[in-house]
Order: sequence, then C-alpha cells, then structure tokens
Amino acid sequence: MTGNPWGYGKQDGPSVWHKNYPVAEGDRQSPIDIDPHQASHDPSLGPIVLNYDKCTSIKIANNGHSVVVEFEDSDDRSVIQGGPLGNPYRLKQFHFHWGGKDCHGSEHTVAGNSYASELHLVHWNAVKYKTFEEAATAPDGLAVLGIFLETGDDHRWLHTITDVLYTVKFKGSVTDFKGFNPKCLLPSSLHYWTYLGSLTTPPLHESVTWIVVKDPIIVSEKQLSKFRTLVFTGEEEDQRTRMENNFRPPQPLKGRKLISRRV
Ligand SMILES: O[B-]1(O)OCc2ccc(NC(=S)NCc3ccccc3)cc21
Ligand SMILES: [Zn+2]
Repeated sequence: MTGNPWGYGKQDGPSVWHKNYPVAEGDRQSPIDIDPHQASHDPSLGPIVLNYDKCTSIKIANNGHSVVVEFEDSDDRSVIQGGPLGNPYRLKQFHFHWGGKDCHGSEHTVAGNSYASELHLVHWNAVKYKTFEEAATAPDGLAVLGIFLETGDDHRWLHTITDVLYTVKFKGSVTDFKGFNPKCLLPSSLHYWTYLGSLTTPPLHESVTWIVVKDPIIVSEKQLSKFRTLVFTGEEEDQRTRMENNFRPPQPLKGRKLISRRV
C-alpha cells in the first residue's frame, strides 16, 4: 500500500499520531528527557550483560521509517540480561533515528540536549512470550538498548552499515546482511539509565523496559550523512522524500522513576 499510515511529516507526524494511536497520550510513553540529577541510584541494580557472540544478522531493510538490521531470533543465541531485566531477552533487530543536521536526531535527550542520532537494539522476552508480536504488546515484553551517536572521528565499524545503505535507498528494499555483530557499535562503558516506556513509533505499545547508555559512540559527519541518502518513499512513488528527522520528541514523564546504574 503506497503511503505510510504514519510518518514524521507535518500531516502524519508525532503530533497527530494520537488520532490513530490513542496510547500516544498514555502514562508510559517514550522517549523522555533524561535529567541525570533526577535519576535515583539503585545499588541493587546490576550491570547489563550482553551475549551477542553467536550473533546472526540476516538482512538490512528500509521499512519507510528507518533502516533496520534483522536477526535470527529462533533461539537464544543473542541475548541481553541483567540490569533491570528479570530474564534474558532475545535480539530481534536494531535501527537508527537521526536528524537533518547534527544538532538533533536522537529520541531521548539528556538534560534537554539532543545527540545527532540514536541506535535502538530491540530485544523481546522469549521466556514468557511465544512470539515477538505477542511480547510487543506485553508490559514486560520488550527491552531496548538505546545508544547515542555523536559526531567526531570516523567510527571504525559503522562503515560496514553505511557502505551498504545505497542498496536500501527506497522503502521496501531489503538486502542480505549476514554475520554482523552489533557489539562493535557499543561504547566501552555501559553505565545506563533505565525506565519503563514504550515503542517510540506507532503502534506505540507500552511494552518497553528502556536501557539508555550514558556514553555516546562517536561517528563521523560523513558516515552520518549516508543515512540521509535514504528516502521514506518507495521506488515506484514519484516523490523522493529524504529520510531524516525520523525521531519522536520527548514525552511527559508522568511520575515515572528514572533509575541509574553507575558502572
Ligand atoms: O521505539 B522504537 O523505534 O525503538 C524500539 C522499538 C521496537 C520496535 C518498534 N517497532 C516495531 S518492531 N514495529 C513492528 C511491530 C510492532 C508491534 C508488533 C509487531 C510488529 C519500534 C521501536
Ligand atoms: Zn527506535
């Protein structure tokens, strides 16, 4: 079906999502502005543990909202656990959000400051739920690791992704992308904040335990500009709308507790 049911434009962007997705005005919506001084320290909160070693990426795709790398999630070969999580969560996909210029593009902000981009590693609770779709609607169904991207020097490994973006320029395009291990996209320190939130794109399900890592990774402006060569529209559509500013602004905290873990 041509045209997206929702997008990031004036007519179909975050300010009107509530019309088709009323949960947009719910009590645990994401992203949020993270105020480091408001975060309470919970000494019982352990470190995040990633077991991505038998990582198996399958493909990279343009879904009309972002560029997504999908993983084989039929077994527990790539999981995240520890921290606030009660059991291991299976890696399903990762994707990015970015701006049109470097001054903004991330979804979460820190003391009102945006980063140029934000990487989301999406995991689901395969212990309690049979499918991702089922987990995606459950309050403890998903765990998303959020990593900020800041511009500076070239990122040593990001070129593996930016070099193939031209093959998924249009909405609906998919390319084989095997054997990529996203561990190479993480900062050295996994000091994080955690809170209960939602998907930041429709259907905006309130099913995400967010784990936002404090330290950004550094990528070059050149690498980031390659994301902006993607388009929201399909090859068959006459309009070519550059894919950028695909981020939702911060949502009200509504009394939620933000917890931080110093590594
Ligand atoms: O907020 B995010 O951008 O970051 C975290 C995150 C995770 C998932 C999505 N959306 C997905 S997987 N939609 C398809 C779908 C949604 C629900 C059921 C089936 C299928 C977006 C985001
Ligand atoms: Zn996301």
